[in-house]
Amino acid sequence: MKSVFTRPVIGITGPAGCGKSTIARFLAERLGYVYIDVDGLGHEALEKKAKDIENAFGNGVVCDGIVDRRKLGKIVFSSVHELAKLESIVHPYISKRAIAIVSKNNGGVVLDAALLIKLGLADVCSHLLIVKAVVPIRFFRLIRRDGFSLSRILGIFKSQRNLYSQFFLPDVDTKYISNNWGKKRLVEKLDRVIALWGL
Ligand SMILES: CC(C)(COP(=O)(O)OP(=O)(O)OC[C@H]1O[C@@H](n2cnc3c(N)ncnc32)[C@H](O)[C@@H]1O)[C@@H](O)C(=O)NCCC(=O)NCCS
Ligand SMILES: Nc1ncnc2c1ncn2[C@@H]1O[C@H](COP(=O)(O)OP(=O)(O)OP(=O)(O)O)[C@@H](O)[C@H]1O
Repeated sequence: MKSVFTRPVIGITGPAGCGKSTIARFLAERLGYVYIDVDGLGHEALEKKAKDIENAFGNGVVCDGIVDRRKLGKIVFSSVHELAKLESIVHPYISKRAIAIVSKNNGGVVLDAALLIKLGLADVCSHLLIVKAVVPIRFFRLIRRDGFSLSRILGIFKSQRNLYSQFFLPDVDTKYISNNWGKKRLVEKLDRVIALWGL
């Protein structure tokens, strides 16, 4: 589907720790676009759907109406079945909210989402940047950023194994970028992508 918005909608996707948020924030600032943190919309969904989550996962993960993300993460990142259960509760909310923000701005946005394709958000993009970085680098970035345990990180990596299976969108101007080096080199690459896109 061709993007229906007047201004560009840039999607940034890739696995955990590859640098999506760093890249999406940079592009939004460089281009004067609105940055949309889809993980953040997921956290918002947990607040809105706390009751459904308590019903589905028991009251051990919800305290005073607040979902304990660490506890819930421990459950869902070690079981595909539990993750699918959580996604069926929160994904409709996340997709709807993201599309509402894109529509309100009539494009001119950068969507930052590991699950961009699974959430159906690639369909509203005019431009897509798929970010890659090797596993050890992603691993150390996540330890440094979040202090996650080894098993938590491996669980997240496992949950993201099929992020782009059978993915092809002919109307979306798609580019790939590897982010294995420092930030200076990253910025040079991103400026080249902006020029290639003509933005
Ligand atoms: C499991 C939850 C509670 C863990 O919260 P927590 O704050 O500890 O982690 P955070 O949200 O920062 O995510 C950690 C990493 O896991 C990735 N991740 C989050 N959800 C998923 C998922 N469903 N599948 C694969 N990876 C995921 C994130 O992109 C990030 O790299 C939370 O991630 C969640 O509610 N996920 C389901 C909603 C979702 O699919 N969000 C992703 C939108 S792109
Ligand atoms: N080129 C780079 N050089 C050095 N550090 C980097 C580089 N790119 C990203 N980082 C750092 O790595 C960490 C992870 O980056 P970022 O949060 O952008 O990844 P992400 O793909 O959005 O991760 P997640 O999906 O888990 O949210 C951050 O602390 C960020 O500052």
